[in-house]
Amino acid sequence: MDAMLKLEQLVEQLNHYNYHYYTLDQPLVSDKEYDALYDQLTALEAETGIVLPDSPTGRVGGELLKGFKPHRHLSALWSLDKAQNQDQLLLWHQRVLRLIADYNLKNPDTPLPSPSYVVELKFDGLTLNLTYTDGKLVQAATRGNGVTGEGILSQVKTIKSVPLTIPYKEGTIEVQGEGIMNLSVLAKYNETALEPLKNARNAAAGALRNLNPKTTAERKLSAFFYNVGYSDNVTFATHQEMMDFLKENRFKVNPYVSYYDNFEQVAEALADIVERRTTLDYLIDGAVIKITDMRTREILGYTDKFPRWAVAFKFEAEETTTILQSVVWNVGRTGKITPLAKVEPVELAGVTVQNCTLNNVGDIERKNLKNALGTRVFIRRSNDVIPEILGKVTEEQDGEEIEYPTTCPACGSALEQRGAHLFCNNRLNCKPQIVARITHFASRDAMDIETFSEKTAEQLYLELDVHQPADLYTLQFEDLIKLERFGERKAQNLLDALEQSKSRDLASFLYALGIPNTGKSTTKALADHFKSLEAVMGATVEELIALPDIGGIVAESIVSYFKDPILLDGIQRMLALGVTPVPPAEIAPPPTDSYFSGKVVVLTGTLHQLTREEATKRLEALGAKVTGSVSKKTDLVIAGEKAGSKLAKARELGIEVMDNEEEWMKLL
Ligand SMILES: NC(=O)c1ccc[n+]([C@@H]2O[C@H](COP(=O)([O-])OP(=O)(O)OC[C@H]3O[C@@H](n4cnc5c(N)ncnc54)[C@H](O)[C@@H]3O)[C@@H](O)[C@H]2O)c1
Ligand SMILES: [Zn+2]
Repeated sequence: MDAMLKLEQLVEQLNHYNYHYYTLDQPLVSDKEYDALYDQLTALEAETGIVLPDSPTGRVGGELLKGFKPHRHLSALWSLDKAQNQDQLLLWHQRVLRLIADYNLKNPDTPLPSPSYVVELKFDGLTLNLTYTDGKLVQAATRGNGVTGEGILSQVKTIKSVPLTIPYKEGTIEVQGEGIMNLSVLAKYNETALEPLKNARNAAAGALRNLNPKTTAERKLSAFFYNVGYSDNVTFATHQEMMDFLKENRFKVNPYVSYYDNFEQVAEALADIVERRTTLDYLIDGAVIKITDMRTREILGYTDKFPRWAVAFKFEAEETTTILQSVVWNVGRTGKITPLAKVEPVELAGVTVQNCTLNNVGDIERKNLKNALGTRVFIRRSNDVIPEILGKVTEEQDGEEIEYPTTCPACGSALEQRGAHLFCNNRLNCKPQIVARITHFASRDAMDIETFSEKTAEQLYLELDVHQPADLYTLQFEDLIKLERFGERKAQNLLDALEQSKSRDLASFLYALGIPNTGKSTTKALADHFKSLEAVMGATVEELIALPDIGGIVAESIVSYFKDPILLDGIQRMLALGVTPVPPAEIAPPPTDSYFSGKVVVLTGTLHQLTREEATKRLEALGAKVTGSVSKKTDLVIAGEKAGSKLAKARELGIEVMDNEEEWMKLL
């Protein structure tokens, strides 16, 4: 295509996206898709040497919204130069070193120090610029187009951590930070919201740019501050001094700010942040690396868009858009019917996504997805679970309707809607339910019946009428050997494993029952507190909610589970067949003769023979305490491949390090 035409198209499209993102806080595409187009435009501009007058590459931010009083920033607010990978980061660094070298050559009497770096998180929210005069908060503004922003003082005042007065009273200063919505706050808000918010960034930005400060207040926003952009009277020699000033003046600063003299360490710090990203209660889309020395900053200066002394290292996107193609309904082990969305395959964080969760019918309604088949939706990956659909890209656009089933897709029984969920109540004859229930019963953390698989459960259900876990304990050798792929050996092994499982500990037995809303930690708490199956079965809702970590829903689930005649009958039969869950006190304490017993251990880097979770489990079984961060209390750091700052810290503190996987595995 004609390059000029392509340039015009890209500029028009990006400006359209910018308007929706910055001005309306309703993005039409994910950042990932936006960034890809933006990169195309920058490349084409470099190739042709043409930059159209309205190109977004030459400007910061977006149009101001009418209704807010404009605020002219005392010094401009900038965008950030970006690096998408280590190579681009190195290019940035080389440029910095070259600029410093050039300066030092011309000014041999006043050379710049060799650079040191600060690494901060790049919060994904709305830029805030606060103006304080003589210690009083007099204005708060958005970044706007960098020169002028929108005055949002009343909105910002609803953020409880923003100080209304500060000890520093010498004239005017402007302090910059990011207004954010914590992810836990967003989740809580969405639990009851009529219109759930799709994303914490837009939720924060939309709330701060809402003309009604009451709406802002309802969103319970927070903020982190990271810069003094302007001051009449105070100057800083380094970033550290500036951060101290912010802290002394009671601004909320993020605990993760780290300083390095050497650029290799920066790369390690970045790896560490990537690892930590999913544990944070707020969105970050990268990290920011800045030169700490203020005089160097001044001399390196700015392009028309960003400072030369800082760069944003962008992480892999966790959000993108795709087309919702169809919905299939699966039956789970409690009879719950869950919708699974099939989407047009799309790359997200290095994997091809084809399936997304939709949770339940209530969720489909609340996210306004009932008429979304065939339309474009936002999807988000969190941790390692399958991605979630957040909502339609444009609410106006309707597609085909998602039809809810009225009968069970597996057994044809009529479904019952309880709350937001659909259930199949055919507990004794609905195959996927039974297979899943029995597989769960036999699984490792439950009754731990060796060699048992989903396939076994299916075979036993179809051919030997195993409809409930209790039926497992009536199996006979003669019946088992008739099954396909079951020799004498396998049949005997299964019977032996079943026999052994009869004396599993109480917590595992309770977990094996698969009580709805009740996971491993809850069943352990139940076993520890009540100490016998009879006591757990007789517990009342009041007694249950008195335990820490057990809420109303969980308590109700437990009580109604033990009231269900079918399930109760199953338990009684198991007991009659010799199953005797062992109370916690009778179980031996972890061994104390292992190398790891009693030690505080940190795992870092990539392990090869075990996942980190497995390694943690094994270490804990040997009496070690596994923690997440290295401190003076740490006894031992086990480092896998590409271990980063934790390893560095361990070495610095002189903590024992084991980095040979073969060797420490022998001690497990
Ligand atoms: N989806 C869309 O339609 C769409 C449209 C426009 C822009 N965008 C996204 O926005 C990005 C462009 O962003 P931009 O120019 O607004 O911001 P930027 O990525 O250039 O970053 C600058 C901003 O980072 C923030 N920040 C957070 N933590 C910081 C820290 N520790 N130090 C300094 N600054 C910090 C500040 O608010 C600052 O204004 C694009 O890469 C794209 O992902 C998306
Ligand atoms: Zn069914």
